[in-house]
Amino acid sequence: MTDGPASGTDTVRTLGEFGLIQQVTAGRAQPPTTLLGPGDDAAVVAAPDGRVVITTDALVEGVHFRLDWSTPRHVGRKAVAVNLADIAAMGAVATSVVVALACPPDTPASVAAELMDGVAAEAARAGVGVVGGDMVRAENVVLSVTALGDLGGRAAVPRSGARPGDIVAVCGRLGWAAAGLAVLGRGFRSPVSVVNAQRCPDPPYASGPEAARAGATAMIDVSDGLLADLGHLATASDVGIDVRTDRLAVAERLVDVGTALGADPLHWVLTGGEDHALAATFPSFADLPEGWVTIGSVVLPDTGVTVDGTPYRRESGWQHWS
Ligand SMILES: Nc1ncnc2c1ncn2[C@@H]1O[C@H](COP(=O)(O)OP(=O)(O)OP(=O)(O)O)[C@@H](O)[C@H]1O
Ligand SMILES: Cc1ncc(C[n+]2csc(CCOP(=O)(O)O)c2C)c(N)n1
Ligand SMILES: [Mg+2]
Ligand SMILES: [Mg+2]
Ligand SMILES: [Mg+2]
Repeated sequence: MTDGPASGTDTVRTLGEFGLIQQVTAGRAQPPTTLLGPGDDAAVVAAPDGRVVITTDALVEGVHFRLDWSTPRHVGRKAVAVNLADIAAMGAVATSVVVALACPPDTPASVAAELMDGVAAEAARAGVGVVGGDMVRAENVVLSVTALGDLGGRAAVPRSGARPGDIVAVCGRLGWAAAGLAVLGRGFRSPVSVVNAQRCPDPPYASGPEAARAGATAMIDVSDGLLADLGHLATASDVGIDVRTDRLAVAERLVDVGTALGADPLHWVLTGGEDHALAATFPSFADLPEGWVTIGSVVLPDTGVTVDGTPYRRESGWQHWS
């Protein structure tokens, strides 16, 4: 083990745990909320609002990403983005993350560094500090992120606040990551727009707090699929939701990819996860902030989630272990 600078042939084993930590933490900027950053037993962060929003999601090689489909930088960015989307879905602004990286001993040190560069890049894009982490050996690459956020004096927007008569709206893309997954799964690498959407989402972080300020009654990010995640919201709120397909714009690019692969692009829009759009309910159409599009309505609980008034006949989204 050495603690010196990494060379092109270094693996995480030859560079060593502390050499790697030194490499990925050196010179990283921190926002003002970071009172004590990486290097001690734990970090210390300010909680300006007096409350802390906290969430965690892990990405596992072979389950959430493949390193022959995505660059390590994409994977690092995605690990942060999926967590920042959960903070946004509460109506909060993310402030800091901690990141655990697990990888096999023969992982090139450059791959580990690129994974953590992606983490740092997505965090920096959102003004979020990487305030600590962990490095451990494992059979596969795993990135486990915990994110903290700040509500800025507002109430959190829970999944449970939707009421019959509310409208349902979304902000952000739907179906793109699923189209990318279908493309990659068939061995193709283009069109790059959908492939890149699968490699790393672009969640509308600022739209979560904007929705909260506009009076959103319930909110969730779309990680598993629109119908599946609206199902979580409907269950938590004890309501039904009807989605109108004439309100869901299916992008021309998704239509083209669907035609090329013999797949239904509307199914990707309705059930594809991993774009991390935000879905929320609002008391009226007049409340919708910029970027939000009405896609349906909240109804009485007896019907669950329906599409144009009818139960959806296929799987409504991703489930681990099934
Ligand atoms: N091991 C666990 N212990 C305690 N709570 C958990 C555990 N796993 C999940 N939860 C909680 O269950 C709820 C649903 O978790 P889930 O992971 O589905 O949410 P999500 O992160 O929004 O979705 P996704 O993981 O698809 O991004 C969350 O409140 C989460 O904190
Ligand atoms: C290699 C590979 N195979 C399959 C998928 C598809 N996939 C994995 S997890 C998930 C939903 C969100 O997961 P979670 O609930 O853990 O946030 C989806 C749609 C992928 N991205 N990569
Ligand atoms: Mg989760
Ligand atoms: Mg979520
Ligand atoms: Mg999540």
